[in-house]
Amino acid sequence: MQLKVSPDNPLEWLGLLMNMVPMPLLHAQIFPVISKAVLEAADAGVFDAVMQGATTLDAIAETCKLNPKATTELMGLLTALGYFTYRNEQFAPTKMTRRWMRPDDSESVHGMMVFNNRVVWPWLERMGAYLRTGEGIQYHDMLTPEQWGYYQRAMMAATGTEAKEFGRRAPVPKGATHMLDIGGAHGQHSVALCKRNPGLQSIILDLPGAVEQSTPILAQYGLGDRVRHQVGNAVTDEFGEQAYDIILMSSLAHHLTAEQNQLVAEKAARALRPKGVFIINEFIRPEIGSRPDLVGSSTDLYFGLSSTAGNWTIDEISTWQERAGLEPYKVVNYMSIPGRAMVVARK
Ligand SMILES: C[S@@+](CC[C@H](N)C(=O)[O-])C[C@H]1O[C@@H](n2cnc3c(N)ncnc32)[C@H](O)[C@@H]1O
Repeated sequence: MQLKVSPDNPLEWLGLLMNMVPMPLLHAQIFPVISKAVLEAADAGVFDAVMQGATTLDAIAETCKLNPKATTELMGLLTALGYFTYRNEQFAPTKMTRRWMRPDDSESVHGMMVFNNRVVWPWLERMGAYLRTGEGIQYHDMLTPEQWGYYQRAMMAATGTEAKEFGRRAPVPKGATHMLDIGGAHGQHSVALCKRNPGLQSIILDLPGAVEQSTPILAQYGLGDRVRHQVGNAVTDEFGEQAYDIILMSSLAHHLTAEQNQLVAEKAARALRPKGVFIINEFIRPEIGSRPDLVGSSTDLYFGLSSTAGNWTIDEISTWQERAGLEPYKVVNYMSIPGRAMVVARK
C-alpha cells in the first residue's frame, strides 16, 4: 500500500511526470498543517459533534467552543480531506469518519489523536536535537499519570483493527493453555486470542503506569481472571521456566536496544514450553532504498526520537530468536496494517 499524490487530469499527470510540481512544498507546508488540524479537530470534539447532529458551521463552533471564522477554515480543510461532505450549508460525516472517528468505538483512532495532540506534538520539536545527538526522549521514564492514560488509550486505538487480524492469524500451538503478553498494555491481543481459544489464559506484563491506566480498559472485555495484568519490567524481570505456550511481544522491541531484545528473547526461550511460540509483533524497518514504505520508515524515525531505539528488520528479529535457541517458524504480514508483521519462532 502506497501513500501517493495522484493527478486529477492529464495536464497534472504531465506536470508530475516532468517534475514541474514542487513536491517538497507538500511536505514542508501542507502535511504539517493537515496533521495538526486533524489532531486539534479530534481533540476539540469536531468529528463527534457532527456525528451527534451539529451539522452547520455555527453549531459546530458553538458545540466545540471554537472561533466561527477559524471553524470555517478548519471545516474547509477537513471536507477537502474527505472527513465530511457539504451540501445546503450542512456537513455530514463520510464513511471514513463514521468508521474511524467515533470516540468510543473499539476500532476508533480517536485515542491516538488525543495522545498525539497533547503529548507527542511537543516531542516533534525535539527532532533536530535527536538528529544531532542520537539521544531520544525515553518517554516511558517521564510520563505523568495523566499522560500514561492518554498513552494507553492511544495504544488501544492504534490496535483495534490489528488485534482482530491477530486473533485470526496468530499461530496457537495445539492445546495451548498459558500465554505471556510482554508490554501488553490494554491487552487487546491477548483478549483476541483468548476469545478464540476458550482453554487459553494470559498474563499481561507491563510497567506500573501502564497497568494502572489499562486495568479499567481490560475490564471492559469481560474475560475476568483469564486475562490479567502483572506489574513488571521485561528487561529486568525473569519470566519463569517452561511456563507458557505462547509468548507475545507486540510493539515493545522498537523501544528496546538490540542487546535488551536479545536478553528478552533468551528469557522468553527459557519460559516457553516445548513447541511453544515466541511472537514478535512489530513495525518492520524497510532497508534504505527498498520499495517505499512510509509507515515503516516514519515509525522508525519516530521511535528513534521517542525511545532512542527504532524499528528492526525481519532478519534482526529472527536472529535474536535463533541465538536464543528457538527455530524460525513463520512470518505473518498483516493485511490490514501496512509495514507490520508477526515474526514467529518455535521452541
Ligand atoms: C507501544 S506500547 C504497545 C502496547 C501493546 N503491546 C500493543 O501492541 O498495542 C508498548 C508497551 O510496552 C510497555 N513497556 C515499555 N517498556 C517496558 C518494559 N521495560 N517492560 C514491560 N513493559 C514495557 C509500555 O508501558 C507500553 O504499554
